[in-house]
Amino acid sequence: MFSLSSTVQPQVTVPLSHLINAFHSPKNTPISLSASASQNQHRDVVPEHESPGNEPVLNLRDLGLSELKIGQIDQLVDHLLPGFCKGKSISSHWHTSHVSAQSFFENKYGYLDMFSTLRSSCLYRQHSRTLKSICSDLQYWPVFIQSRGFKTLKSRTRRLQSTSERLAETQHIAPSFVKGFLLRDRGSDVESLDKLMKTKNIPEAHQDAFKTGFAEGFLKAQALTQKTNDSLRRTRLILFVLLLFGIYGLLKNPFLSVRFRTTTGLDSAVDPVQMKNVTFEHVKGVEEAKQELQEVVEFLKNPQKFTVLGGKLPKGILLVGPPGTGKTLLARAVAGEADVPFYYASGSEFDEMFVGVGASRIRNLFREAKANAPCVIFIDELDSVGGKRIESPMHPYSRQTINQLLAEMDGFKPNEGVIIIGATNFPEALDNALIRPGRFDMQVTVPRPDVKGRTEILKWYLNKIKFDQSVDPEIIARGTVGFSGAELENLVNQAALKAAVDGKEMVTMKELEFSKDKILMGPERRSVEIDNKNKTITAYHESGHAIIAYYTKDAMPINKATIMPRGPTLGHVSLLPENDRWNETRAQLLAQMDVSMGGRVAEELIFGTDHITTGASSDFDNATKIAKRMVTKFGMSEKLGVMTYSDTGKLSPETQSAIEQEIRILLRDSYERAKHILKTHAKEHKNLAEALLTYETLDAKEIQIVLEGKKLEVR
Ligand SMILES: Nc1ncnc2c1ncn2[C@@H]1O[C@H](COP(=O)(O)OP(=O)(O)OP(=O)(O)O)[C@@H](O)[C@H]1O
Ligand SMILES: [Zn+2]
Repeated sequence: MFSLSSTVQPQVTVPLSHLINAFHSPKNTPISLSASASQNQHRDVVPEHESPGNEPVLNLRDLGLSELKIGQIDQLVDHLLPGFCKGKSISSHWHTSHVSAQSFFENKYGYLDMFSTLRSSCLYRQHSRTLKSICSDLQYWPVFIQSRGFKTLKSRTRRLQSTSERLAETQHIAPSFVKGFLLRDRGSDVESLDKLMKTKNIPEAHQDAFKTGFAEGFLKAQALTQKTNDSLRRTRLILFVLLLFGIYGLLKNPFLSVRFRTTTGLDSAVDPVQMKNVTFEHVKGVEEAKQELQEVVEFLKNPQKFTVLGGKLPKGILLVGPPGTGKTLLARAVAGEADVPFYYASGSEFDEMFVGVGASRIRNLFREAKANAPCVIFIDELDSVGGKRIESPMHPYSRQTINQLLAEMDGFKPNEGVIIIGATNFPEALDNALIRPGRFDMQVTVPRPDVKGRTEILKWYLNKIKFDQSVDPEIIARGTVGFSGAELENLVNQAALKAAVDGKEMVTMKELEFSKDKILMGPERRSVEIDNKNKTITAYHESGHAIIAYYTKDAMPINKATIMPRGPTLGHVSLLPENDRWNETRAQLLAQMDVSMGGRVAEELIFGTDHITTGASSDFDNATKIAKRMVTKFGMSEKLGVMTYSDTGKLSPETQSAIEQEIRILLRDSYERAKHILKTHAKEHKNLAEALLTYETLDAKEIQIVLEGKKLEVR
């Protein structure tokens, strides 16, 4: 509340709001004091449009302030708001300003908007909260909200409209819920307070106190809200900091930074594993590889011995061989023999979708290994990380990981006690920089085991199960040419499962044969109901293969023929070389092609060309592959000579057609040879087909009996 004493008027006490109101009423509308102004009645400031005449309206004249000169207004403001910035002249609204003022209001009326005055006054700084809340309240008062309008030559002058006037405009057109929505701010509070006082019949004398109490309550509520906002802000800040720490922790988490499988198969950070329980004793059938790695074991056991002599051991050893031949096992055995930590990493695990993860994992791996030297680092599937570097804009970062690997390998001295063993099935896919001297410069081949190696591996795994004395590992080994160590382990395991399913005490040859067939020809599909017609076609088709194999000199011996659906096929003839074939002759390759043609030729001869079936598609694929390798890789074409053609797609059209021509000739000749054999042995062909229809599966001995015209014993 402010008391104003002036020469023209007795002392008048006016609420600040009225005073501010008076300063601000844009049209400086006349404000008439009610008779009892000195009773200091509270006047509700209601929007003018809603108070025709019966509401007190104040203006400077009634406050006896209209005669005030500019200087006196200054004094008044000084008095009201000590510390209000000096030197700021409040010009009269007639003062034409050529320089735009700070605010739209001042521009328009030539004097400061009271709120900015209040805000810039020391009073505001001392009681900023109270004044801020009064200002923020007042700002909601209809009279102080200015709408921005611009006068243009053409358009009608858009009068400044307070919200209340705009409200009046919308009142007639807007439905009541919109009005209620628009009134949701101060105005409705004031009305409800008035109503409250009327309904509660609060006596005049106490109304002020009531209002003060209300205002205090409101301010307290505001303070509380402020406090809540502050604590909310603090909580959000704390959460944000925690989130940052969480993200940082995750990135630092070893699970994300370096994750390699240990022998227990659990994902973990780069935890070395002691391989005490794996030695060269556990690796069978690869004696040469074991010998080559023996010296590495010596080095790891006693690196000094090598440094004294000055010799340099290879930093990197590359194990090359088909899948399942024991490369990983060998690496573990090296670490186990030397009793040093073993770090397992799979090349495919290095790279993730995030750029740079692969390189950082390699850095972590080598850092850990160097800290635990002497040790073995094993990188499986090396080709997936050390593959030929492709320069392509699509993969600008594909080289990062391999470059990091190269850098790490160059980063430590040969006799530092860290041996890196890499394994790959595709050595030709490796980047040359990886296999140059000083990196993976020692290559150890781990081939498929020969019949002797297979026998050893079979014995090793048979000793882990109960088997019948009648089991002869040698026979099984002979019948599993080309099997890898992993396949042989699987064969013994499948036989043990079969014996368990059949409720047997131990594994016999029958179970071993069964699991061998399963691996060779696919699992039996007994449930498949084949109608007789299809069975007959299959019987003659498979007999065709068997007859060609039987009567072609360089063909592989037959192992088994069956018309039991297995895997994706309705029937199958499995052949097994009498021993391991390290090289194949032209005659052997041609014989394989002829055997493949036997199925289709049999269908054509027996059922006619209109009834040949699709069943021969995989046979033709096989024959075509052999013919293509003969022409493009093995130099077995008279016309094209010994030149090899690795990527036929990049050849000239003439060369390509010449290659196709040669392949076509080989296949045609093979077809004719097969036809000739089946025509010659039509009787045997028929007997064998009927035997298959009767017995479903015949082994090599039984096939021989049938083709010799003898009677099979009833099973
Ligand atoms: N020569 C072997 N002697 C004994 N067991 C073997 C031999 N080769 C393979 N195995 C068995 O097969 C399993 C798989 O072999 P391993 O993983 O070492 O082969 P790999 O060559 O590393 O295969 P890949 O190239 O697919 O990684 C071994 O755990 C082991 O049980
Ligand atoms: Zn076939």
